[in-house]
Amino acid sequence: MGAAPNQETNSFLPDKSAKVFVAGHRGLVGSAIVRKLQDLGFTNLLLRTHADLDLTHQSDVESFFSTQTPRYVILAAAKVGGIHANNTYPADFIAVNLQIQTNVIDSSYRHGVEKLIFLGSSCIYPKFAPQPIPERALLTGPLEPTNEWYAVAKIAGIKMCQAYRIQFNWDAISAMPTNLYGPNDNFHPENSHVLPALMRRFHEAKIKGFKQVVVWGTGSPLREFLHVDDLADAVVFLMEKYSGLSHVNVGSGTEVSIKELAELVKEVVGFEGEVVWDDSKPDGTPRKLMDSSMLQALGWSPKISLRDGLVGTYNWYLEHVKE
Ligand SMILES: NC(=O)C1=CN([C@@H]2O[C@H](COP(=O)(O)OP(=O)(O)OC[C@H]3O[C@@H](n4cnc5c(N)ncnc54)[C@H](OP(=O)(O)O)[C@@H]3O)[C@@H](O)[C@H]2O)C=CC1
Ligand SMILES: C[C@H]1O[C@H](OP(=O)(O)OP(=O)(O)OC[C@H]2O[C@@H](n3cnc4c(=O)[nH]c(N)nc43)[C@H](O)[C@@H]2O)[C@@H](O)[C@@H](O)C1=O
Repeated sequence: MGAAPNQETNSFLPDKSAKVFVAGHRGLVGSAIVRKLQDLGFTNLLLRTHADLDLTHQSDVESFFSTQTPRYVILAAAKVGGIHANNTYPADFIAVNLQIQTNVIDSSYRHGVEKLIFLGSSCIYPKFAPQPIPERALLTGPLEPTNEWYAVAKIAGIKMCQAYRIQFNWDAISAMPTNLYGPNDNFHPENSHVLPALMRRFHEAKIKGFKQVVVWGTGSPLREFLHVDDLADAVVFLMEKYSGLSHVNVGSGTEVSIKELAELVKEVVGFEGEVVWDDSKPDGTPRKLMDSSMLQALGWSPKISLRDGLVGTYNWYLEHVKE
């Protein structure tokens, strides 16, 4: 589709004093990107909390861009949640995400941002997409109902980046990460994603001496997990190397069943009781392994195995999450 995937951009990495706005810098993804940029020596990161700048408020976003004039934008602010949150708050998931991304993308373009990366999600693809899912599977079939509202907003974000590239020749790209985990994840008991939810549930069961832990669904769905530090590395890589029209999948290439994940988290946490399945809860999409060969062909690959990533995340949880 459109521009060649290996088209080189103006270099992002050389100017470490460039103003980079990382939207959503306190979240799972935004905080990992900030760590990565700081490790690389970036000295001029623009960071605003949700309380400082509500990105759903167009006039505030406009005023921020006109006064701060960032050169680069990494858009990692969004309304995010797991299967239950997506299913329970469809209006929030579509409206907040459309507002944030529309405001940030449009203001970025009009205030001279040189390059923007928008983060979507693997849920943009049809529920029964071919596996592994290539970028071209977008808009080829019906979405998974538990997260179609969020997915529609994310698809609109991809299309907005493409439209601005086509009409204005503006360098907006999109990355589609698979299911992520790591430090600063959301460990809410109901609204989080499966991995932090299970880490917390197994941990609490271990501390409280429970005999059983309940896990949602049948355990049969397959998911692909990527450590957020790998994702942050991929985002910086794409900022440096990629300026194409197509969105780019970012996955680890390996998938596990939710049953296998539960056993692995149980082992890492050290819970010795039984796992009980609550099949009144939705399974969601049966499988969503992404085809990340486009990114690999550009020269990027992940480094952190699921087991190592889980151990590191559990250590982080023990140090940072208060009971
Ligand atoms: N987590 C995952 O498994 C995956 C995430 N992604 C994508 O990565 C991106 C980041 O997700 P993730 O880091 O997990 O999400 P988090 O919920 O951890 O972080 C989102 C961030 O956005 C901020 N934010 C939300 N609403 C607003 C607002 N109205 N104004 C300003 N800031 C706001 C939040 O601040 P506050 O908390 O104060 O509201 C928070 O810092 C999203 O685009 C998501 O779709 C893609 C695939 C998988
Ligand atoms: C990243 C991605 O995240 C969401 O999609 P999802 O992949 O279905 O994410 P999930 O992590 O919430 O669930 C994965 C699987 O795990 C099972 N499961 C078991 N026990 C718990 C549990 O305790 N919590 C949760 N959340 N799930 C559980 C659950 O039933 C499901 O089968 C989308 O909202 C979508 O918007 C999106 O982009």
